[in-house]
Amino acid sequence: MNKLVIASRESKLAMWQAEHIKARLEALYPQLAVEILGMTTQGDQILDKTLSKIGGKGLFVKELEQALQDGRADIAVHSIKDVPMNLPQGFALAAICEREDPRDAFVSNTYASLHELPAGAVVGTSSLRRESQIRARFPHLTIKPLRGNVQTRLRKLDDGEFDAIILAAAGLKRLELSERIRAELAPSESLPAVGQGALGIEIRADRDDLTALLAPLNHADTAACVTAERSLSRVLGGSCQIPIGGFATITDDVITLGGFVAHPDGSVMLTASASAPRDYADALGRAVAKQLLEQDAGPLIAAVIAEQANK
Ligand SMILES: NCc1[nH]cc(CCC(=O)O)c1CC(=O)O
Repeated sequence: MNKLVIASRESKLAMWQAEHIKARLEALYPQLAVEILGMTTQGDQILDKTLSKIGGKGLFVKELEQALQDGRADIAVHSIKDVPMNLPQGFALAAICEREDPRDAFVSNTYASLHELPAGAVVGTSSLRRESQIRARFPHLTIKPLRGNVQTRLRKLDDGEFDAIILAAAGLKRLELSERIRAELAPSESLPAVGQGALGIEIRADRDDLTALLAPLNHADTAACVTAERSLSRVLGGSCQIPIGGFATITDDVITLGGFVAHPDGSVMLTASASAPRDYADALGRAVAKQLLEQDAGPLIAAVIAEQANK
C-alpha cells in the first residue's frame, strides 16, 4: 500500500484530529502518502435542533462511512464520543488512540467557576449529560441550548448569549484554545461522556490489509477504558437522547469504571462503579450497567426518551 485516504469532518477540530493521525502514519511509514478527504455531515448542517432531537451521534459518522464503503477513503478518524455504540454491519474500529484530557471545561469571560455563577446565570450546553449534572448541583442556574462546532460555541459566548459554556477540554486543547478554560471539572463534578477525549479509527470490516498498519496507533490503556465505557453505554442504549456518563481509569492493569444515568432536570441521579482486571473491560461495563438497571435505570431512560419526544 502506498497511498491512504483519511475521511474527516471539516470542522477545525476534526481536521486537527485527521492531520494528527496523518502525521503519525507518515512518521511510522515514510513511504506512505496520506491524504485527507474533508466532508460535511448532517450533524454539522442541522444546527438549530439539539442532537437528541435530530437523531444523535450517527449523524456525524454516516457520510464518512459512506466514503469508506465507496472506496473514496480507507479510514475515518472520529472523536470516539461521536461514534454510536453499535457500528453498522460491515464496519469496525481498528484503533483507539491515546486519550487527551477527558474532562469537561468551564469557559466564561466573567466567572472563574460554576460556583461563582449567580442565580439565574445562563449556562450554554446542549448535552443532556452536562445539563443534568449542573442542574443537580446548581439548581439556581439556567441552562440554554448551544450547538455548533467549538469556534461557533465560543463566538456565541463572546457575543453575550451566555454567562458561561461547558466544552470538552480535549477539543480546546487540541485547537490551542487552552487559555479559554477557566476551570476543569473533575470527573466527580461532571462525569465525562463515554469516550470523551479519545480518537477512534474506523475502517470497513473487510479491510484486513489495514489492521496491522493501524495497530501501532492503538493505545492499550485508552482502548481498555473506552471499551468498558462503551460497553456500559451499549447495555443502557446510550445516545445523545439520554443523560448518561461513563468514565474509566486504569492503574496497575485494573480498570475502574464509574457511570451514571439521570433525569435532565437533575432530580434523579443514579450512579454506580466497579473495578475489574483489564482483560474484562467489556464485562466491567456490563456489570456497572447492571448495577444501574437494578436501581431502575430502565424505566428512567424510557421516561426521559418519551419526554424528549414530546418536547
Ligand atoms: N459533541 C461534539 C464533540 N465531539 C468531540 C468533542 C470534543 C473532543 C473529544 O471528546 O474528543 C466535541 C466537542 C465538545 O463536546 O465540546
